[in-house]
Amino acid sequence: MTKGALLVLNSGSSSVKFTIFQVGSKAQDQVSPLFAGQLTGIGTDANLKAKTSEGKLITNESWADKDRGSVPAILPHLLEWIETNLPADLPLKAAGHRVVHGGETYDKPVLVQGDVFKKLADLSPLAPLHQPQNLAAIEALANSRPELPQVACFDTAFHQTQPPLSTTYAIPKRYTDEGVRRYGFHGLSYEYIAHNLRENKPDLAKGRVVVAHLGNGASLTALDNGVSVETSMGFSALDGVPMGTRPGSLDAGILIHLMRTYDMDADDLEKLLYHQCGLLGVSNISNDMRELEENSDPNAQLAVDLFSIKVAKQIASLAITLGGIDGLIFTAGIGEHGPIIRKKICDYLAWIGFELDVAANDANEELISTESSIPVYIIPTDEELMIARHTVNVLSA
Ligand SMILES: Nc1ncnc2c1ncn2[C@@H]1O[C@H](COP(=O)(O)OP(=O)(O)O)[C@@H](O)[C@H]1O
Ligand SMILES: CC(=O)OP(=O)(O)O
Ligand SMILES: [Mg+2]
Repeated sequence: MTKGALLVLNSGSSSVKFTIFQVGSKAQDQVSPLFAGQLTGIGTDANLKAKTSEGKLITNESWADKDRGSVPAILPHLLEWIETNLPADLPLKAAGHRVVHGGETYDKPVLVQGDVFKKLADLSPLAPLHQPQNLAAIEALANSRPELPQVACFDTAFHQTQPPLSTTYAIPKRYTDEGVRRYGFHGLSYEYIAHNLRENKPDLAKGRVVVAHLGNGASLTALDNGVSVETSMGFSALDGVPMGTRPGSLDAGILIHLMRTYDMDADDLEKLLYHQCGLLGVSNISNDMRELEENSDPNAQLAVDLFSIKVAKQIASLAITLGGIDGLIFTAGIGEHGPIIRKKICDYLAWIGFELDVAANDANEELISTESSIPVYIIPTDEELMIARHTVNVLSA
């Protein structure tokens, strides 16, 4: 790749997160962020906020006048805004995207060309909350800038190292053979954490580590010598621990019951499971962890406690896969900024040997455990940096 700017996009249903990187002419380590931002409230009251990599606010403006109700409709405006804000000597050279599902076909990032887009669109039913939005962004960019190379980077790819013991459901083999297996998600985040450990904590990186990616979507992964061996999300991003609006693992009998008793069909179940469960469902108040922590309503507190104990159980379960645990890493929104939740989780795990240093935890420091504890760290994730590096590698190959 020649010197220029690279656009990294992480598109959701009503928001688009973006980062602009400067890329050099050869090595991937020349990738460095210039500015980043997010378009939120698309479809209701769009707003654009952007900051430089040093954290200086560039803009915080209403885009209600540009909002045509969807991500694809607003993206050309975002592209235009980005290009007018790029330094003159850094033309836009490529785009890299977070695409949630790569299925069985894609175990690494890929240039979107030929039948790639169609294959990814075929996976949309497996990730209805994410995949259509991810692909809508690729399509919108292709329409307004057909010459711009675009690379898809997958949440599932990093987990393709897992053994059958971790990926197999106890269902008839013919379904497994047709792809009904555990895939796992948030792989770009885990890959970043694995790299970060290798660079900054090489001894721990070689060990048995559980990473807790606790955001609006939440999952946990067991890393053995930096390799993903098991993860809490499965076939879809519904499995594992409770999330903002998703339930986590659920007795499959409940679905049969809902279909029979409430006459629900697949679309009804999809809506329920992706949008109405989790913290929001239990609390009947909010999907936002901060709001629940501050609310004394018993249902809000139940949601907070349920989340915490399910995460703790998942950590203990992943430690079984690893045959022990040498370190625990918290990352993503709640993991990086939520001392109350981290404390609750580690208290449940005290019997394994976890103890938090209360002051360090409250201050969101990097090392938050006591000297005698199994080490617990906060490492801010950077999925965008991973996407930028992958994109440069794919385009340089
Ligand atoms: N200080 C905080 N305390 C507790 N939770 C927080 C804090 N800051 C952010 N969060 C929570 O992080 C979650 C969003 O995480 P994030 O990783 O940004 O989500 P996304 O999956 O959308 O990328 C929300 O539930 C939010 O309440
Ligand atoms: C896969 C997933 O749950 O992603 P997010 O956390 O962005 O919702
Ligand atoms: Mg996220």
